[in-house]
Amino acid sequence: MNALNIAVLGGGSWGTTVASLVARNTGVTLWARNPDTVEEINTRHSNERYLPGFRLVDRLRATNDIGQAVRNADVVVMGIPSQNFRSVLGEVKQHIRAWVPIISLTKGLELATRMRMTEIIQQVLPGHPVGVLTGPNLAREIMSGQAAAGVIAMEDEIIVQELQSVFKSGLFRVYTNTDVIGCELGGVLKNIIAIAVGMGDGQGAGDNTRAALITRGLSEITRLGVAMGGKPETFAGLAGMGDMIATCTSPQSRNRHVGIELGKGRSMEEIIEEMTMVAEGAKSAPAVMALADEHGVEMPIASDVSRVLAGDATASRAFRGLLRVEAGAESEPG
Ligand SMILES: NC(=O)C1=CN([C@@H]2O[C@H](COP(=O)(O)OP(=O)(O)OC[C@H]3O[C@@H](n4cnc5c(N)ncnc54)[C@H](OP(=O)(O)O)[C@@H]3O)[C@@H](O)[C@H]2O)C=CC1
Ligand SMILES: O=C(CO)COP(=O)(O)O
Repeated sequence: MNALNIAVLGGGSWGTTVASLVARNTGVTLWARNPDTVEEINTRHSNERYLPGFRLVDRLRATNDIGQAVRNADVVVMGIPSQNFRSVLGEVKQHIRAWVPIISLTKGLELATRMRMTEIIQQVLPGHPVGVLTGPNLAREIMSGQAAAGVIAMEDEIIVQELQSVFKSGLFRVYTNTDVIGCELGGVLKNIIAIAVGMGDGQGAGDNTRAALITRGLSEITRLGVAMGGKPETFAGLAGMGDMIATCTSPQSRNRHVGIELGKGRSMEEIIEEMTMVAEGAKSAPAVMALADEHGVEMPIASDVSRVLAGDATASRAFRGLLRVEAGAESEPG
């Protein structure tokens, strides 16, 4: 048993799942802004809004007081959606001790600045070691005890090994990686490809089409990820290909769900209205396209998805373009 105190911030599906995993290994306090969520976790050991039907580990404790969660924490884990991440970090700043590592679970970019979450952490809380926990990790599958593997990425090889044991459990294997940029971008960028695959599935596309989109999608997210400083091999690993496969094929994926509904001809307003959970790809797409532009990287699939999300093209029209008739060499974009 590890003696560290961990604060997990964010009482949604993934924050609650990760807190539940960590509670098997060491002390953890889950902070949620919603007092009803806190009460439910502490008294009924459930979070029905985000993880319906699942029982949480009994010793998991939640609080509504961010200071209480963060003040004595040896590690802070951020399970807050990307567009709210900075504001919560501002509250963390008032309570966190010096040099406490901060791990992001978030798979999005800040729209206004196009920054990755670990960049925001370094800006708001300079000096704290930063990292990400990522990979093909659909929350409900992990709650139901199905085997899975993730990656914890930090630059410091010693700290990353210490934190590996905070998150791993019998059925959740955690690998280490020092490529923070690549691991973080793998999680962000695959969401847009999952929307593309969903758009196809919503229109009845076949398995060959899905495989082509996933493969070409992986090649375009790798191009951008490498241009931004990630390592090519990271995109062939759990944080890249692994998460692409899970998100692009699972009925549990919120991003794929958005794509499916777009493929059926529904509008973004209607789709978002009905969703209680976040679909990061829909939020981050304009930032991804701006980064692709800045780095001179062609991303035909992401670009078509982005136009549909912005209401500038219909899914059926864009989808015909997603797998272009005019194809060049496999090593080239397009
Ligand atoms: N779910 C999954 O399977 C996985 C998700 N992720 C990533 O984890 C991140 C979090 O996603 P997930 O937990 O699934 O999202 P959910 O939509 O399930 O939950 C979002 C949570 O964030 C909270 N929240 C939103 N804004 C704020 C804020 N300003 N202050 C405090 N809390 C806030 C919500 O609180 P409230 O209930 O009060 O609205 C809710 O608890 C995303 O970036 C996602 O991509 C990564 C791997 C797997
Ligand atoms: O990142 C995820 C699985 O690894 C979750 O994907 P969605 O946000 O699309 O549900």
